[in-house]
Amino acid sequence: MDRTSGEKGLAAGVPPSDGEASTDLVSYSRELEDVSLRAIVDDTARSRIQWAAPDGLEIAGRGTAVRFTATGADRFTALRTQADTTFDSLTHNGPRVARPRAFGGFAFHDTHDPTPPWSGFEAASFVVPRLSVTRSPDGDTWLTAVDTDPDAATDRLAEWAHTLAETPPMQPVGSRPGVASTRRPTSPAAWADGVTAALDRIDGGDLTKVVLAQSLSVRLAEPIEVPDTLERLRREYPNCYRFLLNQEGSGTFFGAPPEQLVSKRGDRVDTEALAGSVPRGETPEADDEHAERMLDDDKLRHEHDLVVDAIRTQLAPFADDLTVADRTIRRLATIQHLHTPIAATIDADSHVLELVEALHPTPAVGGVPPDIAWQTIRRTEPFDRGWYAAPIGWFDGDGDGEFAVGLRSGVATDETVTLFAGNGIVADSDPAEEWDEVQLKFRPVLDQLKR
Ligand SMILES: C=C(O[C@@H]1C=C(C(=O)O)C=C[C@H]1O)C(=O)O
Repeated sequence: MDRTSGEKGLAAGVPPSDGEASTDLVSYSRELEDVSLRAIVDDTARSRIQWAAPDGLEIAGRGTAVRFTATGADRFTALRTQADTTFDSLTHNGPRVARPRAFGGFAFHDTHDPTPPWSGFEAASFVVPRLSVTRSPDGDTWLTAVDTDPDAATDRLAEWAHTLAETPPMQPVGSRPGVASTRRPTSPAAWADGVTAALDRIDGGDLTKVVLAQSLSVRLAEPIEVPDTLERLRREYPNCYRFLLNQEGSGTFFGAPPEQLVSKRGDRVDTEALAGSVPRGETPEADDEHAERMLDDDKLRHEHDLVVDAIRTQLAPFADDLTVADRTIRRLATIQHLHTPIAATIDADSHVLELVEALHPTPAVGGVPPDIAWQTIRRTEPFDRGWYAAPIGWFDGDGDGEFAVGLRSGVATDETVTLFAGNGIVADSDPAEEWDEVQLKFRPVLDQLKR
């Protein structure tokens, strides 16, 4: 079987001009027994996506039925205009859970000009895969094919149903590639200088909070299998998102973010503030001590509340009945955070991309006020954030969707993985403590690279 068959064409995210063949898409789904999603994202795919959310929804896709890209300050609206045109003329034959979705993300900065390791990652880029497997939170598994040619979609469904039935359902976890060497664009001294300059600005009164990040470039001893790495991350971080995004000619951006940016389902909106970090303890008592300290620490509470307040303000023009739950502790394998769930209702006709635009970046990854924080980030960080800390997720033809914040992540290119991690700086932050917390945030991906 030619597994790449039907992955060559690309329907443009714009309406066809007169005289051209129709680019209307059709989608067919078929239910499967439980299968491994791994074969879908093997390296014979020209482009691949993987998405898993803490609620249990899991999707793997390959090939490109249609791609939407946009750049500049109006990238959210431009992208939506393209997607609306495509989804309006798409017919889906199958259950709602297996409907076509567009997967992708945005660069952190809207003026993003992709340079390595971010080559191929535009300021906004989404694909509707030609073939995908969806595992619903209820445990049903569906295969979906999307194409401009109904016969090609039907044939692809039959071919892949057969291939997947013959593939063992266990997901392989592979082995860690090993680290040959590492490189840090930010030295401890440069970090201390950057944090001190930010603290001066905070003292001066024009900045309240800024999240400063570092990158860590890891040259691998062996090639990496990103889908296997994600499978190992599932075991270590079961309550986090997991994603993989790769286009023909680009690296593979992947990670296990703990933070939801926003989800919209009909008129229901969910988001959260996740900011303020302490380590895990060696014993349950030490763990609790760290958590208690975080709950009582004025600086960390202030840092966290700035995020809650900003989300409230940024959602207010769209949402009604906004409810902010009690602040709790979110415990992950290597770190703990202050966490506040936030929910609201919204006009069901609005689009999740409007919410993404309104919320990105929250002060959990940007700062307060946003414009001075962006300027400080640009001046201080000696690397391109690319898609790190930016919205990563999916949306559908109804404007529903879910986005995580692209944290605890890295971009794999050839034999290198470039990792990113940051921490919130407010008055009274200590450069050495902030350095240590950033190192904790490299660990989810870094631990999966080291032998
Ligand atoms: C910026 C990162 O994490 C964010 C910043 C946090 C903080 O400043 O305490 C905590 C969680 C995230 O919202 C990262 O993981 O790189």
